[in-house]
This record gives sequence, C-alpha cells and structure tokens, in this order.
Amino acid sequence: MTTSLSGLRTHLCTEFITMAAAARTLRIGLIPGDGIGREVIPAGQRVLESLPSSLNLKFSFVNLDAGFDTFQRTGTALPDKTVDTLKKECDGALFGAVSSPSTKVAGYSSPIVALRKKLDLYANVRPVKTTVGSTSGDPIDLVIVRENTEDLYVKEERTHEGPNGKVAEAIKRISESASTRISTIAGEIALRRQKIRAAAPATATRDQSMVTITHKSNVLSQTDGLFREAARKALAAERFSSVHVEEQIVDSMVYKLFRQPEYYDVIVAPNLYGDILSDGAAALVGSLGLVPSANVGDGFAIGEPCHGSAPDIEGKGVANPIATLRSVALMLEFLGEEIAAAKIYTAVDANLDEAKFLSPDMGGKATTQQVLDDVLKRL
Ligand SMILES: NC(=O)C1=CN([C@@H]2O[C@H](COP(=O)(O)OP(=O)(O)OC[C@H]3O[C@@H](n4cnc5c(N)ncnc54)[C@H](O)[C@@H]3O)[C@@H](O)[C@H]2O)C=CC1
Ligand SMILES: O=C(O)CCCC(=O)C(=O)O
Repeated sequence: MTTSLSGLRTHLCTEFITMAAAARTLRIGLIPGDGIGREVIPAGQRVLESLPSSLNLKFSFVNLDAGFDTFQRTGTALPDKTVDTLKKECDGALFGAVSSPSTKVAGYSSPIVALRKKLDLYANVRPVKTTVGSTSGDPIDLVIVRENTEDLYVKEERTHEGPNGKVAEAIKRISESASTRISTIAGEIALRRQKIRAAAPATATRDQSMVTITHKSNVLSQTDGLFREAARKALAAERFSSVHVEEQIVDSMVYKLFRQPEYYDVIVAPNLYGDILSDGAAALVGSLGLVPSANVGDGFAIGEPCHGSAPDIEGKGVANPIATLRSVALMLEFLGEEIAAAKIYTAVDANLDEAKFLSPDMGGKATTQQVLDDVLKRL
C-alpha cells in the first residue's frame, strides 16, 4: 500500500502528471451510512468504475455498515465486521454520512468519530477551492488540516448534580505528540503546494506557502496553549524554513476567513475548530455539497464529504454528489493514484465551470444523477 500524507496535491496537480501508472487493483470499502450518504456514495463508486481503462486501475468493492440505521437494526453503530474488513481487506474506503441524534441515545456513539480513532486516521485534510467559473474575485484555494483524534472529540463527558442543578463537563484533550504530528503534516502540505506552484508560476496564486495555526490560547492557555506551542515548534524545523508561519485566534480567524478567504493557504487546527472552520469555508465556495475530505493515517485513507446526512433533502434525489466525487479523488491521491485523481478533479471542475448541470444547492435544477452523468461524460 502506498498511502502517503505527502501525496496531497489537491486540484493543482493536473498538468504535472505525465507518468503512466502500473496495473493495480484497489479494494475499496463503501460505507454509505445514513441519509444522503446512501445517495452520494453510489455516485462515488460509479466514478471509480468509469475511470478510463488506460489508467490500468481496477477496483473491487465491499459494502460495509455503519450509522444510526445500523444501530437501530443491530444495536451497534459501528459493527466490528466493518472495522475488521477495513483493516484486513481494504486499501481505502469511502464514507458517506451518518445521522447522529442530537440527544443522547444509550449505546449510540458516532461511528465516524470512532472509526478515525480505531484506524488512527490522525489527519483530516479538507481542501476548499473555487473553480475558474465560480468566482468573480480572487480564487479561494486553501486546505484545512484538522487534527482528527483528540480535542473534545475524545467524548469523555459526564453529568453530575451541582448545588444549582445539573452540571455537564467534557474533557478537551490536546497532546503534544498529536499536535506536533498534525502541524508537521500541515508543513509538508504547504511545502508540496509550494513545489506545485513553482512548477506553474503562471497559475500560481501566491509566491510563498503559508501555514496559519488556529487556536484559542488566549483563554485556553493550557490546552490550546499546548497546541500552539507544539505547532510553532514543529513548523520552526529547518525543512519548513521556506514556509511562512503565522497564527490566528479562532474567533478572529472566522472573521478574517470570511473577509479575505483568498489570503489563506494551509490552516492547521485542533479537531473542533477544524470541523467548524471547514463548514464555514464551504459556504465561501458555494455549498457544503462541494467540499471533500480525507481521513488519513499511515497506511489508510477514507474519503468522506464534509457534509452530514442532510435529512432535509434525503430521498429527494437532489443531493450534490460533488463533495463525494472530490473525496474519491482525494482518497486516490493518498493511495498514490494521482493521475486518476486529477481526471476526476478536472471532470468535476468542468461540470462546475460550465454550470449546465448544477444541483439546487448551487442554484441549479439538476438531480444527483444528472450531475453524476455530466461528470461521467467528461471522464
Ligand atoms: N461525517 C458525518 O457523518 C457527519 C454527520 N453529520 C450528521 O448529519 C446530520 C445532519 O446534520 P446537519 O447539521 O443538518 O448538517 P448537514 O451537513 O447534513 O446539512 C447542512 C445543510 O447543508 C445541506 N447539504 C449538506 N450536504 C449537501 C449536499 N451534498 N447537497 C446539497 N445540500 C447539502 C443540507 O441540506 C442542509 O441544509 C446530523 O445527524 C449530524 O450528526 C453532520 C456532519 C458530519
Ligand atoms: O454526526 C456525527 O456522527 C459526526 C459529526 C462530526 C463531524 O461533523 C465531523 O467530525 O466531521
């Protein structure tokens, strides 16, 4: 397996890829989950099946269960079989979305949060990018690199009776090692983007790569303070000397991101801030239905659209499949299949630029199937 964090090229790589890939079959776990996850993951599978045969790339698929529906049927949201199959049989996976309830349900726990931990997928990489036709101002081209295993997502919560009623508490765990690891990855991604820009100066949107460390250490001086300190130290390494490093407190980060999104390049953040920032950034490029992610560790990658199960549009056939199609491409990049990934990015970008088959979230009338068909035609 060739999964590699340094494989990240986002959408900038198309023109530099000239080498033909060796023949390879990849086994991909498909975890649709709940809601529109079941509508967009089949689209992702279709795109993989429709890649040109000249790529010498074949796929076999295994359908796996997870989610609230699985919980209701079986009593567990993440069956052991799903985790075991991913670990023992698969090269990568696609995860749709799950419908986690907003109130506590005994025995239920978010399967995607658990899966990230069980497979030690410690980086959640979320590129947010405008395409040529979708922007009248400076293009947005940033990557949010979100720590994926700790922070408030360790889900160690408790409730007790205080003198004035119930009190609920949650642990926010930040470790030096996880903060160093994610910041190093952010630095590597920044270097990679710098290299790609240097190879195509005409289309480069900036001269120097930049990493913005996001935190709230003015208030949370120990937890976010440790994240900030570890990130500063990791990014001060000699090999990142060409990368500009700055920091931004998370609340003003939101303000600046919304005022001047084109300013940002790589943003590194603890788990929760990264989650929130990426949904916000999705609004800047048009829709949550456009923004992909990859959960990446040493040796495995799960492509996953940033959005959730969207119960408000579930079953209507109008979910935008593009976040999933881009997540398929992102997964392929981390599996070392950059040519195949570039083909998907190019087809998706062409669909968006032509703007003939856009789903309702993008102001169009196209169904999930029509958007998919248009992308497949361009492949
Ligand atoms: N990774 C995961 O499995 C995630 C699961 N969730 C779960 O999803 C459920 C719903 O959460 P929400 O807060 O409503 O967030 P959501 O992301 O599901 O939806 C937010 C809004 O964006 C729209 N939207 C999302 N994806 C879209 C797409 N592909 N095409 C068109 N429109 C799209 C929805 O229609 C909705 O109006 C919850 O149960 C939550 O726990 C939420 C986020 C991530
Ligand atoms: O609803 C769930 O089960 C997980 C939602 C968490 C989330 O948005 C993310 O971590 O990307």
